[in-house]
Amino acid sequence: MAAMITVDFQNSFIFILFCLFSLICYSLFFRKPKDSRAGRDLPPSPPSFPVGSPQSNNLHLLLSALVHKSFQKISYKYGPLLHLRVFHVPIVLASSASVAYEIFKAQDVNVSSRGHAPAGESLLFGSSSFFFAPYGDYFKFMRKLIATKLLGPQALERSRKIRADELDRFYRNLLDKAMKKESVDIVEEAAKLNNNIICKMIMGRSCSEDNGEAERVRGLVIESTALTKQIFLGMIFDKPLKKLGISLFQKDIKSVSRFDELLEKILVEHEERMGKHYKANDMMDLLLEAYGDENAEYKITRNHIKSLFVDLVIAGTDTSAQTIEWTMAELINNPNILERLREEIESVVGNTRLVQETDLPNLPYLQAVVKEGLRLHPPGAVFLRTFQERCELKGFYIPEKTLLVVNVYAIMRDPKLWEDPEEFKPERFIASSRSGQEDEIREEVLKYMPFSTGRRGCPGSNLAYVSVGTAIGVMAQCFDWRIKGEKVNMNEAAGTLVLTMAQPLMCTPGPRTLNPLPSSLHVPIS
Ligand code: HEM
Repeated sequence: MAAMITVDFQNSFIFILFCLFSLICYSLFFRKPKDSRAGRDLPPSPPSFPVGSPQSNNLHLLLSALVHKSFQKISYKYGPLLHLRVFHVPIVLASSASVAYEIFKAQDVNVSSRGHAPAGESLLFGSSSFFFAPYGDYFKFMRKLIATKLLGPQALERSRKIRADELDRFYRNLLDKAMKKESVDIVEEAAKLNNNIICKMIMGRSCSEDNGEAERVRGLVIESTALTKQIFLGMIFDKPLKKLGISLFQKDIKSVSRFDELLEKILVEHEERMGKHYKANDMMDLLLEAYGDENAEYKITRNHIKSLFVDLVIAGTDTSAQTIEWTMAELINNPNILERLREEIESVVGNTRLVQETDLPNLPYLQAVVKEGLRLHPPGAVFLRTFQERCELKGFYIPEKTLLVVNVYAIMRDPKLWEDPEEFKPERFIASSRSGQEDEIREEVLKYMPFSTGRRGCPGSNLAYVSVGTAIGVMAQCFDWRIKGEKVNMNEAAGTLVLTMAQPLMCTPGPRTLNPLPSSLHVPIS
């Protein structure tokens, strides 16, 4: 008997718990958010699940393997400005240049926050993160510092030698593989190149392979990048899940908090050097100067410095590496384009030295190849922001705290704006072949935005263009590339936020007979 009562009690207890849990879920996920739209319409919505219910749910779109493609499909079918709802979260999906233009023309400040940092106090995606900083004093201070001192034109000129040395190292490594007839994992080599460049620009020359710091950072970046899909979901569901006591990735974040230990060591080393009449020459020095400046417009903390380091390495490494991989894949699949590129390089640079940054303005076809690679394969296929305040967009009402998803991938393949949008045609970016009127249509200026736009657009675009441009230039100039099979498989990997190839590009370099560039022939790169 006693046993039976216990069982009954347990059952009712479970039942009550179940009811409570359902109630909480209902209020968190299914409660209709308050809005005061006073008769104004939300943008149109595609059919949702459960069909026709007031709590319509487009969750399946977010959970699909290729989110940008699912979004692209529904925008073709239902229009370029859509209102979606995932549980209680309202989302506006923008999929055309003209909608993006309307948003960034009138609402740039309003959409200049990404929403709540999903990872508490962690250096990675936590409250000190620049990437997640709301549009406010800290963001403005740091953004100015980045645009002027860290990644601005003068800073890039000062750090040119770092990139030239790394490009040379990249070339020699490929030459070594070519001599041994070994195959190369392009994205891995490209990621090493970009990781070394960014680490050295931030930490200075002391960050060498000898003490293994760049390697350690690379390992941490790989672990962190694996979390990006969770961040995407975290940005949307973080608050309600936290209320339910569920953390999407707290454990993983802890495991990458080893960044903190490494960065503290590097900070202390820089501080010690600064005492001895040291002149600031890398980003860490400049950030420490701002940290120590009593009169600075904003008082940054050590955590801000460390978080910015993490943001820059994560934002700059894989994006550039994936661009190099996708663009090389397109060149291998389009031998005529590769040939035309080589002709340009040969006529401008010759075959006795490597392509270098200062050649880029004289290599318009190389620039067009990189731009076209980014158009078809933007590493950030979609980007997310939040409407801080309610507003009107194209005559529709947008409630405050609506999440904005801009589908850059769909915009840059829009058949209304791009001829043969699925084809790799760098010529489209050569000025003389354009009608000359396209860019005059203001609503179309945002048809090309691999680096996003507005106040939160990418501050690393100039660095990315030179790093990617010179890497592609050297790979085309110095090697023939052999793959297994006829064509590179251009499928996209599922479940990643940075657009990634489903099968990494593996190919074997062969030194080009016309211009083998033995290292003795190198003209020193200044
Ligand atoms: C091909 C390479 C790259 C691509 C395609 C790319 C793309 C983007 C995009 C689309 C955004 C903005 C997302 C939004 O609007 O919400 C962004 C932001 C950002 N990127 Fe890049 N990026 C690249 C390389 C770099 C590099 C090399 C760095 C620096 C080392 C960098 C640093 C950043 C930072 C710090 C942000 C955040 C800006 C802010 O919140 O104000 N990126 N990037």
